[in-house]
Amino acid sequence: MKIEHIVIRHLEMDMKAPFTTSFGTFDKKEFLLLEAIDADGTIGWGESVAFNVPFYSEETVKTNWHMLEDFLIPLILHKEIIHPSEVNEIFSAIRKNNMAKSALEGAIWDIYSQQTNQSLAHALGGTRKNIDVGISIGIQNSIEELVDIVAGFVKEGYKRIKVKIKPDWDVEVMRTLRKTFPDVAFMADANSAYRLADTELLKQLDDFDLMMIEQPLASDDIIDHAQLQQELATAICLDESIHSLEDARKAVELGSTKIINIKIGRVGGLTEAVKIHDYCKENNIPVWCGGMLESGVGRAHNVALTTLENFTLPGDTASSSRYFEKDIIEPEVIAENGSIEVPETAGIGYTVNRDTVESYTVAKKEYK
Ligand SMILES: O=C(O)CCC(=O)C1=CC=C[C@@H](O)[C@@H]1C(=O)O
Ligand SMILES: [Mg+2]
Repeated sequence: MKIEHIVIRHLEMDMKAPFTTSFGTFDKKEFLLLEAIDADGTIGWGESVAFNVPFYSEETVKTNWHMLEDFLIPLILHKEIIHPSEVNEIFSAIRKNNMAKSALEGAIWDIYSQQTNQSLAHALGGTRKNIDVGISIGIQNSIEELVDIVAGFVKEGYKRIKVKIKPDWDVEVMRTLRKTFPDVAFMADANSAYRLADTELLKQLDDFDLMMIEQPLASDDIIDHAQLQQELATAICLDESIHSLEDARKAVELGSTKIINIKIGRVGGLTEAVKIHDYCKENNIPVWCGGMLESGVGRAHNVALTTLENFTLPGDTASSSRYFEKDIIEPEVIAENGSIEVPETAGIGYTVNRDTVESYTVAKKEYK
């Protein structure tokens, strides 16, 4: 293929309710949507998961636009590409900026799977027809409100409930949830809100039979996490600390993590995500697909990745309606009883609604 035309769009989508983590609150979703067009007219879609603020990672909507326009798009336009796995290699001289890289690589995977007449899931080596999903719940104003929200999602059938925690919103919260819902699969995500000095506090979470605790310590750490894991009965799952296969290997070898949350954007794209999946499979480390409040395009990519064999734990890819009144794809992603049916049509398997995209677009630029 030869990509001859790329469109970057900056979208803003209203969220149904604010989403709060230990690092801040999102009340609208801003992101870059990428459209790549091949010489034969095939169109591929990619989404950058970078937020408008650098709280989860250092990347933002604006830094992504800069990286794409000034460095990444020029490396791709008008070049012959046989297989999307080459894109990683082409980008290798550019350090980090994984979410920007991933958005463009994802669009190229979409084009490739359409041209080879297979679903993106199949192109990635996935086999599942349905994927299990859980849901992620932000920090609330009161434990009572959280209990009500959890009850609603349990009723909807989500396969596990992830609860955001932070200092003073942790042990009592999990104690109440476990008491109220004795049989629900719970996990906690701290988004790096603790330090090794908090080990005694974190050990109290062992009482609540959690599936895992996600990223309790610093976002760039794999050393202290190894020490903490020795003290905890609950499995640690790394999110923010893993940007590549090499990071995954080092964290697993050190004993810093027993489970890995794979986010396509954080690791620089689908090719690297599959490599991490394969390494974890060989080393008996279960993985699951994390979420970044994606619109339908990002969700579609997550669904496809999750069809790989070692995605044995429910991911964060909930229904489109979890955050948005109207998604940009048709049909929307729908989780029924905690399960999403994987589309079998070629490419990402969902159609992008251009009118809806237009209504959320606040800036747009074309590159030829
Ligand atoms: O529903 C989703 O898309 C997942 C939401 C979620 O848990 C997260 C979204 C964005 C940043 C983080 O707070 C985070 C996570 O750390 O996994
Ligand atoms: Mg997380």
